[in-house]
Amino acid sequence: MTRSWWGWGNVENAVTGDERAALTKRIGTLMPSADLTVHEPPEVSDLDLPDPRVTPPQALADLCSADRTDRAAHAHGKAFRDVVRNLLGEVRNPPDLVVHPRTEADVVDVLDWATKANIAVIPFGGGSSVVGGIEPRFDGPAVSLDLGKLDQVLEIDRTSRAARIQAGVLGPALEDQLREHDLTLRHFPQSFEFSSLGGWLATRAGGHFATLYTHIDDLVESMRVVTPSGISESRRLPGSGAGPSPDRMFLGSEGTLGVITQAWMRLQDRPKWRANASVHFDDYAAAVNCTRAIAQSGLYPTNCRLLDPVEAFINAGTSSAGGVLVLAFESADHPVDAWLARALELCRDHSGAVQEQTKASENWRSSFLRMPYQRDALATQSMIAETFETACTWNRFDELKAAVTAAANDAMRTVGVTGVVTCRFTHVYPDGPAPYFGIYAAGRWGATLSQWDDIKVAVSEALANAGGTITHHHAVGRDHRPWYDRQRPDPFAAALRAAKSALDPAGILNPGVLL
Ligand SMILES: Cc1cc2nc3c(=O)[nH]c(=O)nc-3n(C[C@H](O)[C@H](O)[C@H](O)COP(=O)(O)OP(=O)(O)OC[C@H]3O[C@@H](n4cnc5c(N)ncnc54)[C@H](O)[C@@H]3O)c2cc1C
Repeated sequence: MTRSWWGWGNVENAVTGDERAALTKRIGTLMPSADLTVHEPPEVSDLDLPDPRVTPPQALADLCSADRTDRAAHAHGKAFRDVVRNLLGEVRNPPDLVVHPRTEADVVDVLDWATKANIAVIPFGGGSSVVGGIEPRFDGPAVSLDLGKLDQVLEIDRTSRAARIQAGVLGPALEDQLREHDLTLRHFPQSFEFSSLGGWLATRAGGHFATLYTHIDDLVESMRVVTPSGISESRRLPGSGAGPSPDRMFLGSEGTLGVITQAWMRLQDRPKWRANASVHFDDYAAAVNCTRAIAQSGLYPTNCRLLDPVEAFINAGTSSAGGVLVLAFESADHPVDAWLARALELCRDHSGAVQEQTKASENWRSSFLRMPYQRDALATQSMIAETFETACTWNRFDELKAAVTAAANDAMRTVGVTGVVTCRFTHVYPDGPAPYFGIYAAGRWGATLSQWDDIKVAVSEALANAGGTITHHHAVGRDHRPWYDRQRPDPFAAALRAAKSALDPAGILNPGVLL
């Protein structure tokens, strides 16, 4: 398999042939005026990349690559705006070098060199950031520190059900190593295949399960982090009340405070029992109330994904006036039919129609995995296809959804595109949902980047004003800074700045992110 330098995943898995034709037909039906001409990506040899401005010391030369494809592939993350810039050949500020450390000692040496030479270092796991988190969006030299060679499960503690794992391992290689022990981390973000443990920890990633243990925050027992001021390693503990948590400081630090090299992670037994169903609603408000009732019931489904009617139509191929709730339960220990039965009782109480023979759940799963590839195919056809996400308390949700949808529709009108807004819940908590919005609009080739940027500003303002967070699990990066800066309390911002100057006095680590 060959990793795509410009888009999601492997070149061999890109959308082509019948799948491309079917996608084009579906979009053409929804948006008859769309110009869906395919624009092929440029070759790396066609890109006008600036020459590297730095030369590594002899001792690190072996780890460093100035290869054009390597630099281009580390220049942007994998958001729609990254993919579009790549398609347009706009790779203006790639890292000067890509550094591939083989050991933690290499990481220490790279940080020492970069601190002395005043070179920015951007930690890079899988490069799946969708918030400009790995992009050298500043003047001055930068290296991308690709941790991909640190990819081993080093130790398993079967008794405590935990493992010491190197941070650069990508999802599939991690699960392969744990499967031999009949264990799993059970953390499955949509980007699972091409994102790393270190990236998950650094961005506080959310897995695709809807409740309980799905956030990486809850799965970490201790972390080892190389900072320019020394190595920080927390004690392995199942819980601790000893002051503020060192792990909590590094979780979500997005490469600004240190490089996570390994972590002890809490594991789970592999699930054996599963039950699922989907439920159709005629009325979206009833569907939301039902989802809230389930979230507050103590049943804790593994999947509890409410798709609004547009989302259900576009991504699950199902028509339903009030939306579809995809429900699932699983356990490694006991059958879960009783839990599903009780959840379905709640659905019926809220006028939901349970679909016994439905394919919505399966359709949803397969389209979930193909979505990033399809997003890229649409980007080559002048479509704007991007998502954004938030979380809010239940009492604010109706207003937030209405405000965001209105802002998106207004912004689409202003930038002159026709499109739709979709919404699903990725996670549900007893006190609120995490709504995940999608925008699909017919843009104009060459203009989709600025069109999307305008829409993104409008919806981010709406989210912030409606009391949501600027991100529930996609992180802050560079793109969410204006709203993050408004959202965080000032004394906290001051404390974060102080932590940064203590750990990274030269300010070389991922400048522009978070601070
Ligand atoms: C199609 C698609 C689907 C996605 N689905 C989800 C999802 O379901 N849930 C979710 O939470 N996110 C999702 N994301 C966002 C992204 O995958 C996550 O933010 C992920 O955690 C990033 O991991 P990564 O290894 O790719 O990190 P990178 O993109 O390489 O880096 C992300 C940030 O973490 C820092 N970083 C990376 N490794 C380290 C390290 N070892 N030490 C210190 N800092 C480090 C980087 O400097 C950067 O700031 C998705 C993205 C895409 C493109």
